[in-house]
Amino acid sequence: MTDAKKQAALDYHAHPIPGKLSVELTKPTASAKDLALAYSPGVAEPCREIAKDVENAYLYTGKGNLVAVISDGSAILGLGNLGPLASKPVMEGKGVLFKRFAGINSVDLEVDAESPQAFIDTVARVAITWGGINLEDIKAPECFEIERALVERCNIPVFHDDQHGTAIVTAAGMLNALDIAGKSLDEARIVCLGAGAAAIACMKLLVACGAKAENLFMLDRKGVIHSGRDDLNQYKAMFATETDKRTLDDAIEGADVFLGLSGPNLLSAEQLKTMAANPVVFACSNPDPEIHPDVANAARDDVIMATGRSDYPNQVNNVLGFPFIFRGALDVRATAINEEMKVAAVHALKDLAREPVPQYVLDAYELDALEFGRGYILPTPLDARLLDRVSAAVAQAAVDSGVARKPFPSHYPLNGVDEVYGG
Ligand SMILES: NC(=O)C1=CN([C@@H]2O[C@H](COP(=O)(O)OP(=O)(O)OC[C@H]3O[C@@H](n4cnc5c(N)ncnc54)[C@H](OP(=O)(O)O)[C@@H]3O)[C@@H](O)[C@H]2O)C=CC1
Ligand SMILES: CC(=O)C(=O)O
Ligand SMILES: [Mg+2]
Repeated sequence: MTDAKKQAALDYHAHPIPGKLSVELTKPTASAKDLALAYSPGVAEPCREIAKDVENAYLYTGKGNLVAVISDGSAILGLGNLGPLASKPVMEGKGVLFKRFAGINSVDLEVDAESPQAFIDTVARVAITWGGINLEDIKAPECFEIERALVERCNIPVFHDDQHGTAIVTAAGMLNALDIAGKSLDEARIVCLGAGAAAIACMKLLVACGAKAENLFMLDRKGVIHSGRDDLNQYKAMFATETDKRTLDDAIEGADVFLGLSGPNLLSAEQLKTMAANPVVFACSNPDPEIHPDVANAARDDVIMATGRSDYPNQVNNVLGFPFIFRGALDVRATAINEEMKVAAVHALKDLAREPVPQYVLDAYELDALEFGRGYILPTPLDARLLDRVSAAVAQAAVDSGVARKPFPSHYPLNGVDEVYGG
């Protein structure tokens, strides 16, 4: 970013008031009568009802439309471990996206925990107050155990966005990009740079969608993850291949796909030039991708290029997933976000990209035209149809797979966030 853009970003966060979120009132408070309902003595009535039956919390409090966005700051975007407080702008940012795109209220919690167990205990002890938990920017391998333990201890959806949100959006974009390239997932040779939270989940979901394990090469800081290595944790070991390839140079030659979930500027133009025809490059590291789109497009005119950024075409970013996935899960009061719901979200996203783009989206991106193809493999986050399509697909999958505690919502389809409470 230029210095001017960096200053603009700081000004945006600082003015006119610090931060990006505020709490609003939903009930009248103008009179003494109002206060007697909102607070003492009236507030005692819903307390008594909830004490009789915990389900009444959904009726009398904001629990059912409230998601906690929780981090320890150990893997903030691609910036690394900057600690919990430095993660707050990202967590407030996720809250902005929850509210703007899916009408979901959120609280952000930045936890200063000395161990994964301390983090788990802290979150588990307060979890009853929310409708769902979105774990964010927690590094691998700790994130896997943290999510597993919290899923087990909480009876609300617990979802590590960097794993599953990213994987859902990546899989949808990948199916479309490969289709446009005239290739198929089950034949594509895929190189994934990064072997952390996002990378492991993306590769698992790509395999579930049809990618062949023998066609995958995953790399961490030490190079290709192969069966001769004795320094692999159990999550990386799942992707160890029998190969004599050791470096990114070795793996990338002839590959159909580069998926970057690692850090900035790690794929060179020279390496991109050695990939197969019509290469698909998802350089998803934020804020700076593994290869800048200008560099990639200058190196190859046949590249199908995507990044996690909002300011270039083909944004592969979990913003296309988590608001709508939680919307669907909350609206059927799902106890979990399971594989069926994730796959339903993949297909809803993939299919929506093939439909004509509304004029308001073109206006928002200052474009005359946008249609399914190399420069448009996924809907944009500003496409209001995501709210209906993805949430409905997720809610239906929750009902069909038996994790919903309520039927498919009678107030769907949702035409906007003002309809999320029905009526
Ligand atoms: N576009 C999107 O929607 C999303 C993008 N991301 C991006 O993915 C990246 C990783 O995030 P996350 O998985 O949460 O973080 P983790 O800390 O869990 O994982 C980071 C991984 O990147 C690897 N890595 C870092 N630097 C290098 C390098 N120089 N060469 C090779 N591998 C490297 C690490 O290797 P090692 O294991 O050896 O330490 C590790 O496997 C970030 O840049 C983040 O912004 C994440 C989520 C969503
Ligand atoms: C987008 C996101 O969640 C990340 O880069 O970590
Ligand atoms: Mg993240």
